[in-house]
Amino acid sequence: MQGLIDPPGANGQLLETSGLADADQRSLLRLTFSTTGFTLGLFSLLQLFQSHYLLAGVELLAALALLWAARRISRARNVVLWVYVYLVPLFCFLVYIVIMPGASITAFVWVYLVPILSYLLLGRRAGFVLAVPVMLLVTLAYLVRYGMPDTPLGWIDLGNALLCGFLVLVFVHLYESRRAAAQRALQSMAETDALTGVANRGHFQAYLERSILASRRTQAPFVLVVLDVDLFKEVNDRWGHDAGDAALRHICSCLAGRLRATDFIGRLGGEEFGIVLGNTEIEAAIQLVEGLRERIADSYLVHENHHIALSATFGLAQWPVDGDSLLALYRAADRRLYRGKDGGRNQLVACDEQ
Ligand SMILES: Nc1nc2c(ncn2[C@@H]2O[C@H](COP(=O)(O)OP(=O)(O)OP(=O)(O)O)[C@@H](O)[C@H]2O)c(=O)[nH]1
Repeated sequence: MQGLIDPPGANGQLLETSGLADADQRSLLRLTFSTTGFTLGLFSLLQLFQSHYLLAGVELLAALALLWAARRISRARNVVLWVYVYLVPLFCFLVYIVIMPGASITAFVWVYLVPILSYLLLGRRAGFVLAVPVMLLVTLAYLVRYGMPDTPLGWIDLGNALLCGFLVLVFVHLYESRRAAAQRALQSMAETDALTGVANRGHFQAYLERSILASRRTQAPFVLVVLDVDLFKEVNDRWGHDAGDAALRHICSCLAGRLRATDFIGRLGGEEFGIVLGNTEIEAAIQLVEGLRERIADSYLVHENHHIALSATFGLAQWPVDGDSLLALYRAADRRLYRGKDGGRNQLVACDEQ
């Protein structure tokens, strides 16, 4: 057996995946706010030269607010709310600059930012829901402002503006769909043990950390189970490495077939697995794990016409009785697992020797 209680630092990058995504989102927003802030600042100067003092003042205020927001976003609580507070006034402003008196006919090109920003900051579904009505609204505003074209060239101008907007929307939608699917696939690969398909060590530790935090809030007990396949080296030595691999998959299917939706399995390394039994008292956990032990011991692995007998030893630790931290729980479960091994294997141990 290898050590079960290595600190989780080696898998730090996997410990809080949502935390990483959150940091990415904040840094993206910081960039977006500061870029828009500087651009609006420049526009406010242009308006000043055109003697549009009111507009220049509004743009300058908005630019300052955006630069302030760029500094604050890393500490903001509700990031999604900040996104809407940024996008909705910005899009209203884009509608306004299309219809305002004296507006340039080319102001319509700003509309192409609508799908790009919506999808970038909100993702595919919410981005679509926001971008499409805004683009339709700007188109309507444009038609009200300039009327229907009455020359062939006018129709070409309108066609250019509308078709280009439509294509930007379609391409952004396709890009974001593929990017999101690729991110999901990458995340799943980073979190899954390739051989058995259960969570890998980093993902399991992250789950355990989250379970501890949740239980500290709700006081719902849970049980950590650490199991180690017995005499696994003999399986490899006698039947070959392929049989060993098949045995690990077989153990996982025995576990998965019996566990509940609220339980979580991970491979800790080699022939060792961890299970978090959510919302469970130790008595119920003992019953469940005894069932798992019997299931593994009673079912043979059939590999290349050989019937290979397997068994596993289990160590259990309950939050918060046996420890409040990941390390304390691992230590308790690990200690008991070793006692089970010393005591003859194929058994579960749920408490320390008195
Ligand atoms: N086939 C296969 N073998 C593995 C894998 N990972 C680790 N092993 C083997 O698992 C074996 C573990 O052996 P030991 O740590 O001595 O433990 P054991 O034979 O199960 O003995 P006890 O734990 O005391 O019951 C080693 O021979 C490793 O090479 C794997 O992914 N596939």
